[in-house]
Amino acid sequence: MKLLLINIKELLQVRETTPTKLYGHQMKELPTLKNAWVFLKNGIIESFGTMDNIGPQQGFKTLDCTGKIVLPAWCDSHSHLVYAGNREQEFVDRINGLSYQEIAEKGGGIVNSAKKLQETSEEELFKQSKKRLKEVMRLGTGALEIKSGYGLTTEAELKMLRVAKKLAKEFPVTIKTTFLGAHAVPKEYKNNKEAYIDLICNEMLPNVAKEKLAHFVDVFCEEGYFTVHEMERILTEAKKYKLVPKVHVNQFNSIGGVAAAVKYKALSVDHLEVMTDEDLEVLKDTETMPVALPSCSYFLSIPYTPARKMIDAGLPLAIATDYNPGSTPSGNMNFVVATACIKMRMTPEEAINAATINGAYAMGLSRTHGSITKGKTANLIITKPIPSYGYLPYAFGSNLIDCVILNGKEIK
Ligand SMILES: N=CN[C@@H](CCC(=O)O)C(=O)O
Ligand SMILES: [Zn+2]
Repeated sequence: MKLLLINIKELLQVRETTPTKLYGHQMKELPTLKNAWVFLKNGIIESFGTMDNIGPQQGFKTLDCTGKIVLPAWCDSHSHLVYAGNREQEFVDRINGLSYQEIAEKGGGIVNSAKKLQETSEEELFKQSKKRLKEVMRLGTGALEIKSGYGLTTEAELKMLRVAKKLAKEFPVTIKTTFLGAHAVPKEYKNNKEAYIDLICNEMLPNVAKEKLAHFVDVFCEEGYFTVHEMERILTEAKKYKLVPKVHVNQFNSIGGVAAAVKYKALSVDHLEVMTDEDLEVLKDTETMPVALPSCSYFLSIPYTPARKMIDAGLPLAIATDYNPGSTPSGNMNFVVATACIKMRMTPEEAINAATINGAYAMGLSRTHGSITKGKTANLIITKPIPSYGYLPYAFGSNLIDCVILNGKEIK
């Protein structure tokens, strides 16, 4: 299968060799080629260049991209896309004055989603999740991380991860899975959290590993959820199964989770709406990618991750959706990029780097995704005719995508 895109107004994120991650001032640079072509073969980026040095164009399908911009498909490194039902009632409760934490204390929140998921068959869960996946593919997502964490029983956690694995098999999106048994304490264990952590360590983790259902392990390290000490216990146990940490920290409070995650060589620390100077400092010169989730801040009206301060301090940053029924019922990476620019004062170059190369890093996909580089997976977004790439975050409410190519094929 061969496909040639010609007359591309501007080809973004063109890298001869690909950096694994971009940090600090490097994030300001977005290399591009104007009036370009790119040739895709067997699902891989075969070659690219400018129209003044294009070779023979016969024998394969050609797409004319006059006026259009082409960029790597989005790399969404944090999602909870597999879930059952919705929580629109809690959304209304928040409008009427309850906080996210108050709703959780009243038995809503994550445990509410867990109840729905436990009552939903694997088949039905797959059906609901598939619909969301198709939507985000059409919105330009080419690589996606999916977490468990709405099961909270061994059976239901495994069910979620099996659904995510099935999605990976049946769709051309690259999917990485994360075991998040420590997302909340189930009602039955309210007065015996340790017993739930025992269940995670002694039953859930061995079964997840046995069925090879996850690449990563996650813990919601937050007041009212799991302490730093509890997170450390789970990460220590997960290490035995070679599960790399990617953790929820500093959403509402800074309780030392960032330093602990760095100590455990986490691939990413996600949320970071509340960051102390010490949290920022401890991330410097490490292999841990900070990940901001701007649509979560938008939806919950909580602070945005201090991206400007972090990038100016020389840190890398990725941005992701956090697609889930409670804090972010949206998997739209275009909105994430726009919100990063509008609310977090990231430049379009920084936001695009954060949603491609750095997003790929936060999923362990640097070698295959996130840039226009020979030999990488042919996952591309072709925009509608637009004046410049800055127009993408600027016209934040418009769908500016004309076509999405995944594994070298146009998706419908
Ligand atoms: N904060 C923890 N977990 C999810 C939300 C969970 C929910 O409210 O259902 C998040 O990343 O925002
Ligand atoms: Zn999350």
